[in-house]
Amino acid sequence: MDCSKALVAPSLLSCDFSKLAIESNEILEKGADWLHVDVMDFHFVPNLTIGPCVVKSLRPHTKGFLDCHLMVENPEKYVTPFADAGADLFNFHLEACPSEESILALISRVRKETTMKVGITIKPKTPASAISDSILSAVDMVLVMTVEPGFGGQSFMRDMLPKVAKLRKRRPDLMIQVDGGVSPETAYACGKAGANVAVAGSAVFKAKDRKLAVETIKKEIQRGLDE
Ligand SMILES: O=C(CO)[C@@H](O)[C@H](O)COP(=O)(O)O
Ligand SMILES: [Fe+2]
Repeated sequence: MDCSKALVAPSLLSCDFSKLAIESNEILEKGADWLHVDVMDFHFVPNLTIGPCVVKSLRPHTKGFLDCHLMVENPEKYVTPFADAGADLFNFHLEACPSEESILALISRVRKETTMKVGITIKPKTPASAISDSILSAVDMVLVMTVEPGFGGQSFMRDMLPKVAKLRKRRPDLMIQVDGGVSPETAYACGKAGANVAVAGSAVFKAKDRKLAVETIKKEIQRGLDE
């Protein structure tokens, strides 16, 4: 995974679920790199969305990289269901785990039992320092939330960017994703801080010109990365 290259992962949470496969492939044709799947269990966050059965039914209809963001309690219970469903990235929240040991054990298990990439996510109130060096060297990606998880369409929290910069300094070779309120206006600052993967839901799916929205977000992230 090349972290010097900007990627855009549209969040399917903002698409029309009745046309999930069509919307997914259309957005890939318009330049999206990954498909971001927001999994919420009504316990870790106050919302209920997509589960593994939806990922399983989408899988045969798209070649897109399914970036699964698990906002769930007990993420260890989801490893086999998501692997069997054909997820490409298993990204879980640090706050959903009781200890550093349990996080390292879960990462090892995903690697041993599945072919999925693995990521760790932190909520706005969690400092970058909560991700230990051992965790940081074990994952393929870190996601720094730029809104409180639970819903699309919220305002970008610019004060999360110093966390991105700290993580980028600690691991220059790591994929760093930002998620929440990312748009053509906020993407440059994300790239400048060191994030190379931008999740964008409403800024892409609610745009009049989705292709332009994807292209602009990608261009702005890349401009920030290259400076
Ligand atoms: O994980 C989440 C929300 O919890 C996100 O992936 C959002 O769905 C992004 O939506 P926008 O903020 O870009 O509209
Ligand atoms: Fe997300």
